[in-house]
Amino acid sequence: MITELDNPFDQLKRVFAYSLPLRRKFRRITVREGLLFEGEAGWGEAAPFWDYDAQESSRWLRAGLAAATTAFPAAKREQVPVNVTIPVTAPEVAAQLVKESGGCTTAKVKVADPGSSLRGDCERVAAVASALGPQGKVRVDANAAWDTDQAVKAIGELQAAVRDGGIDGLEYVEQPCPTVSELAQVRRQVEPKIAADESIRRAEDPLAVARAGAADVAVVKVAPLGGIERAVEVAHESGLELVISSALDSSVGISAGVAAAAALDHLDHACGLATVALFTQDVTKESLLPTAGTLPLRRIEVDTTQGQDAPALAARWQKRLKEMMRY
Ligand SMILES: O=C(O)CCC(=O)c1ccccc1C(=O)O
Ligand SMILES: [Mg+2]
Repeated sequence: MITELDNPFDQLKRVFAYSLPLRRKFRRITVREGLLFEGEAGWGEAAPFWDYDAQESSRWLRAGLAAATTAFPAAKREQVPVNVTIPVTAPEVAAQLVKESGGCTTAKVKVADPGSSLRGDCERVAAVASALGPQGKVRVDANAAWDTDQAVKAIGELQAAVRDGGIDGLEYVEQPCPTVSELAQVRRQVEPKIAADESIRRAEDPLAVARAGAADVAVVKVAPLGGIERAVEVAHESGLELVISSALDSSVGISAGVAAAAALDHLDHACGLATVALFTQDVTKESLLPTAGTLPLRRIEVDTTQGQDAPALAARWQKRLKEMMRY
């Protein structure tokens, strides 16, 4: 659902707020909301989570404005391989999500959520591995939930679980612990590769993790870094293996992620950009959902005919936009 706001920008044609229900809870969120910008170059999105303050959110605003007003960068590829994202859910449901993923051969399984146990995480990982088959790849994302001892133990058990499911080992473990020094410690003690996400997107210095040798893989997100240009720059400067991932955006935000992934010198792993499947609706008639495990590089046209009156949604985003614009 979308609703039009007052447009405070000379460089934009129209501004909307959107609200999209999730199929199931994801990181404690059940509804995703954000802003959509129509500009000369197309549509852009700014959807900072509600627990982000105005200053941190202002980078998301910059990313959305840039997407609407400037062309996508030159592309090195027209298709981007993506992973299916598996939230905390029963093993049978997880296996079903793999089957319905639009041909994804890589899965990212959320683990260490407040609502999950290590045992449940292992069962889900094994079910996902056997649904993918032996040629598939499984990565897990702990969202910084573990200390180093918990991480080493959990990663050992998850590694065994993926082997129970018929796959050789985990592709990588995303953000097992909060700090760069913990990541470095865990990396020395476990078999799978370590990927950094929060240590890049929420850090004052997004390249500190790379300099510390604390990760093998950089998970790079367009909106939290302030736009495609900066995301591509951070990715290249990291010198790490690269993945572009979504922040649970509508198809508009996803299209900017695909554009960043398409512009990279090297793309080493499937990208976390298949998250439109987690919503029950979208802001466009042509959702960016995978076929044959890939997403195409293209602009998204917002379906403005679905615009409706939603005074509460409009009011809270008009206020938030004003706050973000101060930075
Ligand atoms: O990478 C993916 O597969 C999906 C994106 C994802 O997991 C995510 C979505 C919103 C906020 C945080 C994260 C995350 O990677 O931690
Ligand atoms: Mg992550």
